[in-house]
Amino acid sequence: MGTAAARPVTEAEPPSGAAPCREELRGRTVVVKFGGNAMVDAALLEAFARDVVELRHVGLLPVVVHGGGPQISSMLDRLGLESRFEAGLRVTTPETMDVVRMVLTGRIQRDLVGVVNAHGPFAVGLSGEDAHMLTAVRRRAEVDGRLVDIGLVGEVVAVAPETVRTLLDEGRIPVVSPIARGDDGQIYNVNADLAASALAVALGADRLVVLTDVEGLYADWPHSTEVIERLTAAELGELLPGLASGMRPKMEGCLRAVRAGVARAQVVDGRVPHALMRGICSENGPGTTVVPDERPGSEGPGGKEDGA
Ligand SMILES: Nc1ncnc2c1ncn2[C@@H]1O[C@H](COP(=O)(O)OP(=O)(O)O)[C@@H](O)[C@H]1O
Ligand SMILES: CC(=O)N[C@@H](CCC(=O)OP(=O)(O)O)C(=O)O
Repeated sequence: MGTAAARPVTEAEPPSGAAPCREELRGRTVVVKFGGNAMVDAALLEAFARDVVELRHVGLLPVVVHGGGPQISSMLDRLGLESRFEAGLRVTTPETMDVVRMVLTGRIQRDLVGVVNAHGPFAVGLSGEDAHMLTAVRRRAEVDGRLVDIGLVGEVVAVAPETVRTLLDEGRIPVVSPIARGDDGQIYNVNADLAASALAVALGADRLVVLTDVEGLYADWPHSTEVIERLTAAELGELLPGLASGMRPKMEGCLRAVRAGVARAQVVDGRVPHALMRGICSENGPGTTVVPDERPGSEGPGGKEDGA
């Protein structure tokens, strides 16, 4: 497990320009989770859109899964409704679910589709409800070793990635809202990190990149901002139960992804312009990288991809 001191978030990054991305990633699928906390201003949203389009131009196949937790909370607040979380998951009443759906699919997804499409007819917005893309069952949250009811929160149990794949084949950039449908037609609120992870696995993606509002996974949060640069699935599995709220589903998503065949999962600072492009295309990307465990006879954790 490698660590590094945090970089200042205000540091100006060079624009990625038309920098070539690593040749071995050409034609590979990359699932990018854009967290609500990383959507802090219009300039960053625009930089994100440019990066996603640029990834497509250099031959990768990006799929965006968006969050919007802070935006949902602020709308609930305006409506006089309570926001409550257990183990990083929003306690979701039927009334809350209406607001979640409205904010995620009706506003955030539309905003993202709009900024990407300023560059051409690339983005198509979808909800996990569409064409049975994400099927979920109701889940509970584990709090102090007890399972507690958190309402209409879903655990994704099946993914039908064909619609997303068809859009990718057409040269589009799918933008997916983390909402799922139960077999009985019930609509569930799904944490966006876990939705992105499930979709990455089902698509056989090469990468999962999670953009958030910190430099990566801090080794001793909130006491220090020393970032864990790289860790294996086994190392992450040991840390996971002790992680605090926001990072818990994020790192759980990364762990599930690498355990199910995604070659690398990264947590990157979405407040830094062009962090996405740098995270994917540079040899030593910023933030925290999770790699699969070393297999006997492989060239290191993650096998050949590990050279990345
Ligand atoms: N070990 C940790 N390292 C970094 N951030 C952490 C850690 N534990 C908890 N956090 C919190 O998790 C937050 C990110 O999660 P979250 O707020 O859900 O973001 P997002 O909207 O991007 O999903 C950080 O802003 C930080 O406050
Ligand atoms: C069950 C659950 O917690 N769902 C999340 C969905 C949005 C999300 O995950 O947004 P971020 O990635 O910005 O946190 C919520 O209601 O806030």
